[in-house]
Amino acid sequence: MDPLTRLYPLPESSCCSFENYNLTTEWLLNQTNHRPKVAVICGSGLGLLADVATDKKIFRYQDIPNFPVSTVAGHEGCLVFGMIEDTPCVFMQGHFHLYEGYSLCQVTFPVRIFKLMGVETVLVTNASGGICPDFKVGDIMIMKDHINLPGFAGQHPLCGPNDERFGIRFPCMSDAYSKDLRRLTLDIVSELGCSNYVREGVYCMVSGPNFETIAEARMLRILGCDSVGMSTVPEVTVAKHCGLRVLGLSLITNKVSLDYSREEKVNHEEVLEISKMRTEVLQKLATMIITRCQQQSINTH
Ligand SMILES: O=P(O)(O)O[C@@H]1C[C@H](O)[C@@H](CO)O1
Ligand code: HPA
Repeated sequence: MDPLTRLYPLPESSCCSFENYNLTTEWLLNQTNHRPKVAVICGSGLGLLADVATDKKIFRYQDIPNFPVSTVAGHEGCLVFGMIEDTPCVFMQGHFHLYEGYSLCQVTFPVRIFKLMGVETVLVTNASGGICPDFKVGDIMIMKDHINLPGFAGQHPLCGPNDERFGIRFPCMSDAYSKDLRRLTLDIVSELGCSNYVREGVYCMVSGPNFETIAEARMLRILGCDSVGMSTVPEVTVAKHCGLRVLGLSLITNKVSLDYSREEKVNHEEVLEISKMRTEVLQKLATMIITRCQQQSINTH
């Protein structure tokens, strides 16, 4: 038994051992010749980002040892290996959430698998509600920073024994989102002529599954949040901890109500509808980012 496990006997569902990560990594490496350099985590309704990849090899989450399964509509539950031009990639069609009942170790499990497989860059995507009054439905927000609200209450993926093989005990999080990748994205956005609906902003994670009350939304606005969602922050935290470069794109699928007189009520179907509407542009954006970020990474090594 590894000494950490002996020191800290953990309930089965709350933490994953290095052996679990290794087993899943080895299993995947034995099943495919793909050796991804970029991982794309697709949020609600955004699984179609994988459609543009070529030479695909697809695994259902339920068939991968130790992998959680998706339980939410708009999360297909497939791991897709494939090429974006010359770059080997892996796409998660659907990710995991606290509100599904998963521990944060389970939610972030795939990120460490990607690290062990040799991935260098992670592109995370999600759907979120716009809090910044300037944001419109259909805007794409480049994540500049985040607020880990569940983390404030101890729901943090790095709580528990730290495994130095992944990263240090007290990682810096002030630069979680790569400045180079954000700059690259802004350049591509201006080339594509879509600057009018791309913004930068701060994403706040709440646990969900209910959408915010008006008082909660007002509080988040005072705290400096530009959008609110129910995912991504755990994956980003774990990715940064183990030295991966991170870029986050959040699609604003609805405006969060800050006003008691507002009649519109948000629902998940609307979230999926807006995601579908923006699929094409997000596919184009992701393809260009992936191709060029690999060049950027080759040039800087
Ligand atoms: O992209 P994610 O999974 O963060 O999607 C948001 C949060 C909830 O899962 C769902 C609510 O409609 O959309
Ligand atoms: N709140 C929280 N999560 C979300 C929202 C929202 O308004 N929209 C999409 N995901």
